[in-house]
Amino acid sequence: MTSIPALSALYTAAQARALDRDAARFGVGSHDLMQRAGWAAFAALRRRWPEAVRIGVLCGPGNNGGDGFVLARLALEAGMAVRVLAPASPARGDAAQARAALLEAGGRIEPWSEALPPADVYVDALYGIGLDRAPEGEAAALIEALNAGGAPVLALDVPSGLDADSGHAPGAAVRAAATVGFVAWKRGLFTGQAADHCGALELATLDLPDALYAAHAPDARLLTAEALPPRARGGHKGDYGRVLVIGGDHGMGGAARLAGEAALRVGAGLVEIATRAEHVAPILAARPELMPRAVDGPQALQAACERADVIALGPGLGQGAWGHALWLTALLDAQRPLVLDADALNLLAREPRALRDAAVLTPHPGEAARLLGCEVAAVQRDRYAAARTLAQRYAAVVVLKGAGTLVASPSGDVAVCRWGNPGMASGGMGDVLTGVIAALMAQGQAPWPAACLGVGLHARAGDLAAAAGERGLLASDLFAPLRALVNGQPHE
Ligand SMILES: NC(=O)C1=CN([C@@H]2O[C@H](COP(=O)(O)OP(=O)(O)OC[C@H]3O[C@@H](n4cnc5c(N)ncnc54)[C@H](O)[C@@H]3O)[C@@H](O)[C@H]2O)[C@@H](O)CC1
Ligand SMILES: [K+]
Repeated sequence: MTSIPALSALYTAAQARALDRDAARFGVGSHDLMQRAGWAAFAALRRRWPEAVRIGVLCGPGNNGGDGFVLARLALEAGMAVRVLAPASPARGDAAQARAALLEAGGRIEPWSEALPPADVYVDALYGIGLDRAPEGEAAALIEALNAGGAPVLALDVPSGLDADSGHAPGAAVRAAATVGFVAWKRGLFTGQAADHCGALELATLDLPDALYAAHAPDARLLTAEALPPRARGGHKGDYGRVLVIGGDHGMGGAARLAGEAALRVGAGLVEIATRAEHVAPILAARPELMPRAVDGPQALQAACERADVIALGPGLGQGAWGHALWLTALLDAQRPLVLDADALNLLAREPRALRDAAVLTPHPGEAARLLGCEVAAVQRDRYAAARTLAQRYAAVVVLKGAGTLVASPSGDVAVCRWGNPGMASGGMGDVLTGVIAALMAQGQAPWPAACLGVGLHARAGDLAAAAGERGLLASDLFAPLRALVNGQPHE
C-alpha cells in the first residue's frame, strides 16, 4: 500500500488539464512537463523491454504526439533504431518544438500509413486526453494494424481511442501491453472497456509536489485494500449482527443460499433466510449454520424482519406475486438497512418508489439500465454518470458492477475497484457480493464504507480464487479467500 495520495486519485480529462496548467505555479511549465513525460515513458520502455532495439513511435497531432517525439529523440540518442510515423500537418507549441528537436537530433519522420515499420516495441502517442471522437481514416487503420501485429505496445497517458473520462472506446482503440499515465490517473483507465486496452498500468507523477495534488480535488478514488479491525476477545454472536436474506423463489434457492453463506464467511453473527418452503431442507443440509425459514407471504416475514439488523433483498427473489409481496414488506414495513440486488432492483425499476431506509443498491449494467430507463450501452458509455445518477435518485449507495466496479454515494463520491477478473462473470457472484456487503453492515458499518470494503473484498477474493484459473471459477470458490481476507491475510 502506498501513502502517495496521487496514486489513488482519479481525475477527469478537464481536471487533468487544470493540474497540468497549475504545475507552472510550482515551477514546471508545459514544455518541461512534456520533456519529463517523454523521459518517464522512455524509462518505462527500457525497464519493460530491456532487449528492444527497434522502436516504432506513432505520434498524433497534439501534445500526446509531442510526448512521443521526445521519447523518439531519447531512443535515437540511446542508439536505438527508431521509426517515427506522424501526420503531415505540423504539431503546434510544445509538440512542434519536440518534433523539431527530434529532427535536429537526426530523426526522420514518415507520414502515417497503414503499413507499420518492423519494431520490437511500438509506442502509441496518437491521442491522449484530447480524443474528441472515434479515430477514423489513417489513424483508425494504424490502430487496427497495431492491434493485429505481434509486437507489444506501450501507450502514452491513455491508449489511443479510449475515452479518458469514461473508459469507453467509441471506435478503434489501441490494445496496449502497458500504459504510462502522466501527472495523474485519468478515471477512464479503470472501468468499462479500459481493462482490455491499458495492459499493465503505471503512473509517472513527473516529480510534481504533493501540494499540487492537494490543490486539486479528484473526481473519484481507487479503492484501497483495507483491513478489518480485530474482534474483541469477549465478543459474542449478537455483537456481529443478524442478516436476513429474502429470496429464493421456485427454482432459485441457490442465490439466497450463496448470499447467506457469504454473509457468514465475512463474519455476520447470524444469518436467516426467508425463502420458499422447498428450499429449507436443502439449505439446512448443505450449510447447517444458516437458518432458512419457509415464508409464504408478508405476515410470516414480519417477525424475521424485526429480528434482523440488515436485510439483503433480492437474490433469486423473482418478480412474481410472492417476490413482489415480500419486496413490498421489506421496503415499506421493515425499517431496516437494506441491500437491494437482482430482482429487488428489477421490481424497483417496474415500480419506482423512494427508499425510506439506508440502502445499498448493487445493479449490474442491465439492472442499472432498467432503473434509469435507458439502453445498457448508454450505461456503459458513461458508467460514472450512471452510478452517480442512480445514487442521487434513490438517495442510496450504488454499486455499479462489471469490469471496474464503481461505488457511488448520493453526495457524488465515487470509488473505483481495480481488482477482479473475468472469471467472476459467472452465476452467483452477485449474490455473494450482496451477502458480503450485508454482513459488513450487520457488523456495524454504514452503507458507504460497507459497500466500498465489500466490493474490494469480493474482487480481491475473486483474484485469489482465480489463481487456479479464471474459467470455471464458481461463486462459492470465493468463500475461503473471503474468510482469509477478513482475517487479515495479505492479498498482494
Ligand atoms: N498539457 C500538458 O502540460 C501536458 C500534456 N501532456 C500530453 O498531452 C496530452 C494532451 O494533449 P492534447 O490536449 O494536445 O490532446 P491529444 O494529443 O490527446 O490530441 C488532441 C489532438 O487530436 C485531435 N483529435 C482528437 N481525437 C481525434 C480523432 N478521433 N481523430 C482525429 N483527430 C483527433 C484533436 O483535435 C487535437 O488536435 C496528454 O494526454 C499527455 O499525453 C504531457 O505531455 C504532460 C504535460
Ligand atoms: K496514447
